[in-house]
Amino acid sequence: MPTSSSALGDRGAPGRALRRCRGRRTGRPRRGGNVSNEVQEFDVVVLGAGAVGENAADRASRTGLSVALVESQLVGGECSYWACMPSKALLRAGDALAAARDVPGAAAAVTGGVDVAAVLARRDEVTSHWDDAGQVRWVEGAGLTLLRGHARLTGARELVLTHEDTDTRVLARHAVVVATGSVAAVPRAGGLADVRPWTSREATSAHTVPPRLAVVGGGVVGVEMATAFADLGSEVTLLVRGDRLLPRAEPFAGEALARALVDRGVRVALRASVVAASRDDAGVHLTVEHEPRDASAGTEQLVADEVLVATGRRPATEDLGLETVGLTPGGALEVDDALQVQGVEGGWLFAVGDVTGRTGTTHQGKYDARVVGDVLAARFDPRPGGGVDGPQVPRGLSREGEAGAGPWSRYRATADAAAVPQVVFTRPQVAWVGPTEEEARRAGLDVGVVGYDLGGVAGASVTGEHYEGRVQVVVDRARDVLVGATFVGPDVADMLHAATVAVVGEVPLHRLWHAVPSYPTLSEVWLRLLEADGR
Ligand SMILES: Cc1cc2nc3c(=O)[nH]c(=O)nc-3n(C[C@H](O)[C@H](O)[C@H](O)COP(=O)(O)OP(=O)(O)OC[C@H]3O[C@@H](n4cnc5c(N)ncnc54)[C@H](O)[C@@H]3O)c2cc1C
Ligand SMILES: NC(=O)c1ccc[n+]([C@@H]2O[C@H](COP(=O)([O-])OP(=O)(O)OC[C@H]3O[C@@H](n4cnc5c(N)ncnc54)[C@H](O)[C@@H]3O)[C@@H](O)[C@H]2O)c1
Repeated sequence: MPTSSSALGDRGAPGRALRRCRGRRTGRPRRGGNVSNEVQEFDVVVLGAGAVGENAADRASRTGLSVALVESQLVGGECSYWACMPSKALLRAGDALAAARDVPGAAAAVTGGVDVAAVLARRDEVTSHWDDAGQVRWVEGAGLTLLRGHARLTGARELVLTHEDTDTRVLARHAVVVATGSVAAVPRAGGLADVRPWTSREATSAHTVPPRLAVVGGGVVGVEMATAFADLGSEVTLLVRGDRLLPRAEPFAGEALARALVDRGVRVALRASVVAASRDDAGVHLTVEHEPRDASAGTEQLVADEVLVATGRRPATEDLGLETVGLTPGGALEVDDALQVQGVEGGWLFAVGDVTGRTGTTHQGKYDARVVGDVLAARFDPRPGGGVDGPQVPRGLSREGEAGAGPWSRYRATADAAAVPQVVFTRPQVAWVGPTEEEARRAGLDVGVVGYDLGGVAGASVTGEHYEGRVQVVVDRARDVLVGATFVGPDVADMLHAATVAVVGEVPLHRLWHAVPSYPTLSEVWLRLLEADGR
């Protein structure tokens, strides 16, 4: 049975849900009316028990530091309950049906569409019914102290925790790690904020499927949710301000995805902006302006039952007391490669995850969490002499090692600039790592680009009758290494990691030529790419 364990490391998995969660991250939390005399003190205090905070806390505690993890809502954060896990659960049934339909012998067994009630029920299981009891057990099992409540800094290494109308002082002997994540950014312009729009939270936790859904934004949330709700039976209109989907990916990826969505009945309107919005009993009324270049140029009145605003996120720093330590609330917390916040004296403030604006995915945030955890565990190692490896202590961790650490050491998040993987779980899937061709050129690299039709490899013909896909790699000719790769097609999500390994390892292409892909798999495309490059 699926669980929301994506957030956790290898030390446990959360259990099944028992009751519905009432917590919602809306509105400003109240400050407590009562002040407790109690003062709690820990070596390290981590604010936010999302996937990233959990991992940072766990890692930091491994040399024996006392670590508190503070959470105002659900332990497990956005990913487990309103983001990665429920969205993937909503997408999976449509994927499985499409895969079966493309294989003669299996296709005939597919006699209907997606079973909406079963999909929503499975999503509820995956989110543990928005109950964090299992993740709490994991936190306790990891030897961390969980503090429930909303935390605000009140100065260097000190905080106030507000829980059930009571304020408690919390002190950090060595460090505070901010891992408070991000919230959906709803634009003020166009009146969208005033029509009770869905954000990703309402979309991923929906218990009914709107007959007509308008989606604003063609980024990752927009295209995944357009796919999911089209599968569930909504008539979906995707309104995109720019001229392509997934603007951070190679252009061919967004183009292939737009074609596939249109083929499945989604209306994709590019260069379309919402300029006015209202809601009444008939639904949400949107005034959409199409740029003249678009075929449907002019102004359109669109009515939908719900509108999902998927126009990006902003760091959750507004109500954190940042002003008490000389920082400006509301913005991202700028960090260096050791995840130390810039512009704060004393080396005590760190930040990881979405709140830094440096990473926007769980996996990359957890990478930064492992780095910051090791930095803290080594820098503030409480063991006499330090540096002794034990069962819980990451191998080779030492105070001296951390002090002299450089790029690609365990104490520096070097991959954030070199090799960030992203998978978009649409149909086709889109996956990429490293810079696009254009980004690599802008960075001044001597760029070579090689592409190959993924549908042309033997593994594709085994996968399905009508497999379509494409892979494109970006090569740094000066060093003869891969710096980026993009995959589009069914089942490409798990192909990405091979490219990530090649980029991080800076494997020369003449050496990569010796990495033989198995036959007949989709990975045979690696051989074809190298051949296409004249190897
Ligand atoms: C719809 C959607 C789908 C996604 N799908 C994927 C995916 O498939 N794969 C992927 O890698 N990424 C995905 N992401 C991105 C991923 O969800 C985020 O990158 C990830 O959740 C960031 O983790 P975090 O721990 O930094 O923040 P969060 O998960 O937001 O956790 C922060 C925690 O801090 C708590 N908090 C905030 N302020 C305070 C305070 N003052 N005091 C105490 N607690 C506080 C919050 O309640 C929250 O629990 C998706 C995002 C969305 C919106
Ligand atoms: N599979 C995954 O890994 C996954 C899935 C979903 C989300 N995420 C992460 O969650 C984060 C948020 O995703 P997202 O899709 O909300 O953000 P995004 O930044 O990927 O896309 C937002 C889109 O909205 C557009 N936009 C911005 N302001 C607008 C406005 N006023 N009007 C119209 N369009 C506007 C932008 O041009 C952009 O195309 C990202 O970091 C993403 O990587 C990851």
